Amino acid sequence: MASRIPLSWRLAGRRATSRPVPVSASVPLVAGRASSTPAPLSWSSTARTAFRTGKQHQQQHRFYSSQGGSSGNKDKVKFWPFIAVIAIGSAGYVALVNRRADMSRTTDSQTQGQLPPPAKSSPTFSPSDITVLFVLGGPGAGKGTQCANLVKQYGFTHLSAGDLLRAEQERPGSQFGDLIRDYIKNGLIVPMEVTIQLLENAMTESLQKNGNATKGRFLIDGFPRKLDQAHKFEESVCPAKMVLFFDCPEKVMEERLLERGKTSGRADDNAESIRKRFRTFVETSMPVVEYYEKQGKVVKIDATPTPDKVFAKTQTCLTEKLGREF
Ligand SMILES: Nc1ncnc2c1ncn2[C@@H]1O[C@H](COP(=O)(O)OP(=O)(O)OP(=O)(O)O)[C@@H](O)[C@H]1O
Ligand SMILES: O=c1ccn([C@@H]2O[C@H](COP(=O)(O)O)[C@@H](O)[C@H]2O)c(=O)[nH]1
Repeated sequence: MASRIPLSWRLAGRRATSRPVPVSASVPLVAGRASSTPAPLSWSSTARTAFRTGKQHQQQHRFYSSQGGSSGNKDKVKFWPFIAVIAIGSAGYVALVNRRADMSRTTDSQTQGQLPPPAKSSPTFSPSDITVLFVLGGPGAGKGTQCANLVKQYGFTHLSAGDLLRAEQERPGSQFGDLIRDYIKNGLIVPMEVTIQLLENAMTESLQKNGNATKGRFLIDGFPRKLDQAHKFEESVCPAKMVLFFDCPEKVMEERLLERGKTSGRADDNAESIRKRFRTFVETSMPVVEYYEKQGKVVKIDATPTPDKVFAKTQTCLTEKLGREF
């Protein structure tokens, strides 16, 4: 718990630059990767540097190209002052451009409430150290139910993206609480930086609890729900080994969710939110399943039978895909 970096520090680029941050505390425990993994806090500063360098490069190109063909003057006495004027002029111009770039970044973040994108170039965890299985399916397909069975039977660590978001929503002092509440109620996908950071924090915490020697085996439930999340998670946290996809007709899922809504207390287990969630699932999340299907990573399971039957089928499929030792 102590080494978990508060979400607000790690995600908010502007705040992050002005707060003392225990960078070392955010380094995950996975052997062989810890020292080289940049703390997510540095994402914003790295992004900023890259942004600056890119701009600078662009502007310098523009400047030089506009000088083409102007070196016909053969008078050596006037040559050095000419170079000096160009040098001073370009330095001033570049400084001005950089300052504007910084200003526009700040203004965008403030006015649009956007989070700076993570700019890590390698994943925090290696698939040779940990195993990640994504668990997908429509709302109410039974992902959580089957994950609970898999935990009991095989000792996976179960991380539900939805549960993590709901916990963050309720966390006193969270700067994302209202945003998450709003997105969940409307069945929309919370900006990926928030969800990915919550997942990475939870994975780090779980590995710390279990000790370095334990291989982490994670069921990531209800994530990724959008292609950009899939790409970013695999690029910055860990590539997934496979995807369990629980397939279920909307009619069945709707009945289950309305039934669950009688006692769940969830703000999105009602007819209107359910309709919106189905729409998001079809339009935004199914492309993720198709993306992994093309990679041969998906195991599709009919989720309409009883939970026991679905679990039996899940076990058979997992064994076929991963062998007896998964
Ligand atoms: N195979 C099944 N047959 C009948 N009911 C089921 C089955 N699997 C799960 N349920 C019930 O349906 C409801 C939804 O299940 P569950 O919470 O596991 O779905 P989920 O896919 O995780 O949903 P969400 O995406 O909304 O979190 C629960 O009340 C659960 O008890
Ligand atoms: O990656 C994710 C996962 C979930 N959400 C939001 O949470 C709700 C509820 O998710 P469940 O998996 O059904 O518990 C979902 O409808 C999304 O609004 C998300 O944004 N990103």
